[in-house]
Amino acid sequence: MNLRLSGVSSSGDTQKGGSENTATGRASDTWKLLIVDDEPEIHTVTQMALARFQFGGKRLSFLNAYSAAEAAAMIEANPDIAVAIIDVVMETDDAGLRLVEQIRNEMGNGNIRIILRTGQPGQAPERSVIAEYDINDYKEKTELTAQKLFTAMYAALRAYRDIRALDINRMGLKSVIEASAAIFKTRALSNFAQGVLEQLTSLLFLEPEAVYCHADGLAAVPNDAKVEIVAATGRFAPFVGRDGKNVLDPDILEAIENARRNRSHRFEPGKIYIAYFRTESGSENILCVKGDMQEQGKTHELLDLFCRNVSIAFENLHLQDNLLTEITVREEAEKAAEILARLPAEAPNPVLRISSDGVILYANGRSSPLLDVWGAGVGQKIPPVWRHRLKYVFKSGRQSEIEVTCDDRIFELTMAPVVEADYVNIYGRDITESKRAQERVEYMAHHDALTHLPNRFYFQERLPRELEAARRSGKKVALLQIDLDMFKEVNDVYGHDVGDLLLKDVSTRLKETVRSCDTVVRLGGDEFAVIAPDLGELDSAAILAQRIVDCMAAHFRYDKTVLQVGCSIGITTFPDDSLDPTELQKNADLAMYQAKDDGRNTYHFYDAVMHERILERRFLENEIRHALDNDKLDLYYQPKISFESGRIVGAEALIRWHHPDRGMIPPMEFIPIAERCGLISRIGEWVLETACAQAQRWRQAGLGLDNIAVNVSAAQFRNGDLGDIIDRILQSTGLEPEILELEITETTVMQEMDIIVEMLASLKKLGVGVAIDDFGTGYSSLAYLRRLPLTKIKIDRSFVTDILENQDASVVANAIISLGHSLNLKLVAEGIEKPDQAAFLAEKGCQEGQGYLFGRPMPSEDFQALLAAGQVYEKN
Ligand SMILES: Nc1nc2c(ncn2[C@@H]2O[C@@H]3COP(=O)(O)O[C@H]4[C@@H](O)[C@H](n5cnc6c(=O)[nH]c(N)nc65)O[C@@H]4COP(=O)(O)O[C@H]3[C@H]2O)c(=O)[nH]1
Repeated sequence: MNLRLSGVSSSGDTQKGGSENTATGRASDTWKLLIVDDEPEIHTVTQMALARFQFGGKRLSFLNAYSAAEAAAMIEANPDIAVAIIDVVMETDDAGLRLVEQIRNEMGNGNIRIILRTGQPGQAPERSVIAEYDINDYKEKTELTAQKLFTAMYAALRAYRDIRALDINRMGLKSVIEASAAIFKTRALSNFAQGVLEQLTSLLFLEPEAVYCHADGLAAVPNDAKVEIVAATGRFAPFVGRDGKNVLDPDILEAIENARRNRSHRFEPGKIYIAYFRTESGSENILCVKGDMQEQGKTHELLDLFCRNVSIAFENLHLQDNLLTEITVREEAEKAAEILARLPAEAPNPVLRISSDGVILYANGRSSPLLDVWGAGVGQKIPPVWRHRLKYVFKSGRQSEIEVTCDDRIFELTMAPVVEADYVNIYGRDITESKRAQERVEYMAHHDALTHLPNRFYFQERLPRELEAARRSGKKVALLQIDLDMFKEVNDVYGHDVGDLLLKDVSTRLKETVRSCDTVVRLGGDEFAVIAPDLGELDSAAILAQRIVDCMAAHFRYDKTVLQVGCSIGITTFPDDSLDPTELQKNADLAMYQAKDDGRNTYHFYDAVMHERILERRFLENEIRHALDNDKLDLYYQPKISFESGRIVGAEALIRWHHPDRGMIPPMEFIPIAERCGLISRIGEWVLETACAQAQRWRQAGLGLDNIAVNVSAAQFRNGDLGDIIDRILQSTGLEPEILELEITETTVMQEMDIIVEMLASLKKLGVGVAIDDFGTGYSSLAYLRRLPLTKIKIDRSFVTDILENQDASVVANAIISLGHSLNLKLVAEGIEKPDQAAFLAEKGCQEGQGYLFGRPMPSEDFQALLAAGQVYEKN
């Protein structure tokens, strides 16, 4: 017979090898039997013999494999095969035995029961092999009678069932052990119940698919309450924790609902068993097991017991959980209350409670400074002024802050009224450090770091306040702006350290000199200001200013250094000069400027005329600067003639400024302004350079100019670099030094005697000539002339003009000429307009003359023409 089965069923239907034949239901309804044999007839015979076989209410389902390899794959795919009947001789003589070895050792399947079959007795395995590989039975093919197969199958399946039961028990016990570790946790109870369920179903030979559910029977609509799956086995296991209504089979759900409705166990014959238990608290507990339990009264009892016990355990656990939670919450609350109660006592700051009528109800340890201030303790009343303040806070119902100084500490108190409890809580904060830091920052922002006097920022805040106060009181305020006269020089000569000391001492003197109500500020550099409020008459401001001038005039001594600085003060008054603080500051500045013009070391009141003049001067300063920058200045030349020859022997260079709008601006008007604003050095350098270059050009042109005179201001001497400048110019122009003559006024010499003596000496070394201009106007002792390295004296125009009409003038002119002769200095007379004047001077021994008579100052081209003409002035 060459029939090969392709499958098997419990009723004998066959299925293709490698898969299971389940014609009547799922695998769990049958015992799986694997037939392994290379002879297809054996498969057919075996299946026919066992077609009606049943064990434990279940029939067989057949799987067919025709080689050892095929069988191995099938066992791998179906771990729940209960029995395998294996032919020993297949691909090889011992293929069956190798398969057994593979099943047990490689696959680790110890559950499957094995019945070996062989064609001949000689192929039987040895006893040791039967024992080692746990082979259930060994039959020769001739023994394959239905009777013998039945017996072998019964024995094999019983063994398989026991082994499986043990297996499941093992798993159940494992769950029990795991669960016991955490039995007091709801999830652990679920595990525990699951373990018990698995054991129960296994021990009672029920299907391993059971569900234990829990529902809240007291829910508003009990039937709508969740039916929570607490424990489940088999295919329901993944549903633990979920609502059974959503995941269970409809037939199971229906059975559960029936049980709940009737509040009793339900038994659906042959199908489902429901154990129902309702606890006293109303929770419903349902155990649902599938399987045929018609005959098993004991089983029902066990399941009921399980349901009841787990329900009670479950409920107890919940109660315990609740209790534990309650206890924990209470303990936590008590702990928190205790901590809270200690909080104010342990707080690092004052905490107090005061009743609305001012009695101290509570005060922590840190409150003692406050209690000291109040002179009261707990149970006593705070002072009336504080009671009043507290009452106000209480009435407002709003939190309020107040600062209190207790000894040397500053507290910020937050007063928080609790109106319903009739008291006010006070929370203090020691803000001493932050307050001091804040004060320090404020102080630094408003004070000068060197002198510690208030600074300009402070001044700008303070002045408007003083003015406002004066406006209300109807008094005057004087604003004095003070500028040190020689501060720059002190700094330059003695260095900044001495400069700093001087500023500090000036500050001290100022503070000592003013009234206590006056404010002294340092505006910056060597500028100070005094705000003097409450002034009666302007005299008071003048008196104050004079006191300051006097105190500054006194010497400052630093070791061996003695300094005399002096100051210039500008004064303006509110409300006379202005009501506006900014304008007053400008006024004081202008007045101070004027005081400096007045010769320094004095004070000057602001007035409107002065204001105009200063504005004009500032305008001109800008214009001069512009003219210089844009090459708009010009040099004119006025001839000097020799009385001896009547020829032009020299020229005086005189600056000219043609202003585009104002026309010609005389040097006497703009030179002093240029001197004040510091532009004179640049102008002087330009004049020197232009004049020397021009003179050299004329000389190189053979025009015979022996002398070019240039006016030099005191400021140019003061700068100290005049010698270098002249040297450079002579070098660059190539003019011989002897040709250049510097003219210095007598007044300049008198002002800067020491500097000029020194400077002239070095200039003389260069070979440059020096003439003293406007001689005779200074009324100074003629003796100083001896000290000066002069080359020429210029007789001032005022004497020349009157020389014929005024006896005094001719006497002075005569005296100057004799002095010049005795000092061996050349003499030149300026301002000669008339021939008689020239004749007189020439006759008295004056060598040279200059004046309109010989030529006015003129542009270079005109002068050049004059020179070229070689004009000779005839003597009378
Ligand atoms: N009435 C009359 N006046 C005569 C006669 N002869 C000359 N003058 C004028 O007398 C002034 C002579 O110059 P100074 O005494 O040096 O006096 C000069 C000098 O001190 C100063 N100055 C002129 N140019 C410069 C310069 O480049 N640098 C400096 N530092 N000062 C200058 O300006 C002053 C005035 O200069 P200027 O207006 O050019 O006036 C010149 C000139 O025009 C005359 O016969 N009659």
